[in-house]
Amino acid sequence: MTESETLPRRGLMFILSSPSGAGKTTIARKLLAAEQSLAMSVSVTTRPIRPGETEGKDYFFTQRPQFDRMVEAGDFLEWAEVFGNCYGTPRAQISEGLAAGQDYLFDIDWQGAQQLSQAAGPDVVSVFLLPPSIGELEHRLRSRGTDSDEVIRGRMDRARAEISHWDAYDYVLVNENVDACFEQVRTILHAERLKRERQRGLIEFARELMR
Ligand SMILES: Nc1ncnc2c1ncn2[C@@H]1O[C@H](COP(=O)(O)OP(=O)(O)OP(=O)(O)O)[C@@H](O)[C@H]1O
Ligand SMILES: Nc1nc2c(ncn2[C@@H]2O[C@H](COP(=O)(O)O)[C@@H](O)[C@H]2O)c(=O)[nH]1
Repeated sequence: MTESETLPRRGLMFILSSPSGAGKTTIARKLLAAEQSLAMSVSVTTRPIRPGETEGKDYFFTQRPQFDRMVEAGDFLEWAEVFGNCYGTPRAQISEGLAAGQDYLFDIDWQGAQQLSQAAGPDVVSVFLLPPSIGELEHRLRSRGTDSDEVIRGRMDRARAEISHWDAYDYVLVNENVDACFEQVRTILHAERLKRERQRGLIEFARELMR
């Protein structure tokens, strides 16, 4: 529940997806800085840690055998293989928080978005970010300076396949300008928080007013 809300409510799962390099990490960071009541869902991954990343903040880094054991034990709300590595959303941190009214932000791919929507439909709000053009997407990947030519080629090859899932999302935005896109994403979050079905005690509240 945020300061501006009157009735308590169930938390929501706010998914940001995009082809690699379209800007979801950039928008997610701004959103987390602006929204104190939003917590990042920290995924488990088998991908190696990158310079500048922190264990437990960016990801929980693990090896494939341990990841497979977690899959077997049903520890993930969703999981998927992306760019040859495994990524999963730990179930424990999310389920309790949602019931307590905590909102979570997910930076996950279309496979994870699909699984979460199927498993937890009404709690999920999904947003897909598109780049303004394929040329601009490649430019952003190159200017980020984190990947080799080969990795960038792989991300570009995959981008078209990822974009083909645009119509499975609740909202689709073109990230042309960071600030404008951030404001649009924030507006969606604020409106979704106010949805009738998320508010607890609304029926009783309205009945009381009508008495
Ligand atoms: N609207 C924008 N205009 C120009 N540059 C942008 C914009 N949004 C993001 N960028 C830049 O593009 C690069 C890629 O952005 P970012 O890392 O947020 O992408 P991503 O979708 O999270 O990628 P990945 O899936 O690989 O983690 C970064 O250098 C970022 O600063
Ligand atoms: N289905 C899931 N996808 C995830 C998860 N965590 C991250 N991701 C996606 O993986 C790619 C690559 O991420 P990177 O940090 O290695 O560049 C990106 O599309 C993420 O959105 C997850 O738990 N489940």
